[in-house]
Amino acid sequence: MNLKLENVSFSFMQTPIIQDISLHVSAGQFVGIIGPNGSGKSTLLKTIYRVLKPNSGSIQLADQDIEALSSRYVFQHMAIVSQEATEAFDFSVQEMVLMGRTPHKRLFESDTIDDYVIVQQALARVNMEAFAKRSFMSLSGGEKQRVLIARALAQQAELIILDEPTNHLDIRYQFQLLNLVKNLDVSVIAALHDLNLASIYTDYLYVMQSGQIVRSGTPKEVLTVDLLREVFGVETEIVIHAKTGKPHITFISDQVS
Ligand SMILES: Nc1ncnc2c1ncn2[C@@H]1O[C@H](COP(=O)(O)OP(=O)(O)OP(=O)(O)O)[C@@H](O)[C@H]1O
Repeated sequence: MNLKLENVSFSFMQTPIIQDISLHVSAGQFVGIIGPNGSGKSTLLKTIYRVLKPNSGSIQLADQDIEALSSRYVFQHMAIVSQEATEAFDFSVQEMVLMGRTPHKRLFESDTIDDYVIVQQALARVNMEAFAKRSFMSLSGGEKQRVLIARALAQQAELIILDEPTNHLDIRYQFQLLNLVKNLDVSVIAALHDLNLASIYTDYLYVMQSGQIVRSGTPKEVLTVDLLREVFGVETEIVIHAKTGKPHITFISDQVS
């Protein structure tokens, strides 16, 4: 499912937070958003999943203006994985994942056996089956993140929005999660902090700085020593990895002698 943003800007109390953002995610593509803290990545994603309304510009989902679409339609097609968006009420893990089925149901329609099977399969794919009856609030950060992925899987959406999805995950689950999402053959837009993971998993990258997109391209085109110095203020050595064929970044700390 394709997603297209044209000249999207959002300001908070006259202060521009993101400005003139244009980007495109085509069907099946994994697009990454990278940039320093506070550069506007989450704000950009929130305009896409309609928590924030842009002041100007347009957002199209499957070639239709997203503002004109019903929430039900949007969430049948778009799933969000963001720890910020977790509910304030305490639900069981199973209930959290069942929420992924809501956009596919009519008002007051009860859960079917099929829904429970889909939920169980989604929990199994993130190794969280044994936690089905546990309270979501009692889980560790990484376990919560995996449940949120299971919810997105149960939603069976064609576009998945990931806001720092590997936050809280140990290295094994970082790879597991990104492999899982990559192999779903859906469109993905993800804000990522780990630049080596972004390099391995994304097809295309947008780099944000101070609320604007300052560079875009394939990981090979974007992840250069000069760009990482300019945007992140870090020194690096970058080689094309023999096995992955992708840029591999080594960070050089000037604090280490
Ligand atoms: N409601 C708000 N009121 C005021 N400023 C805000 C608000 N929401 C976001 N901002 C500011 O907008 C800027 C962009 O924030 P955002 O969370 O989008 O950045 P980010 O790139 O996702 O950062 P991080 O990598 O730290 O998660 C920040 O300077 C933030 O303080």
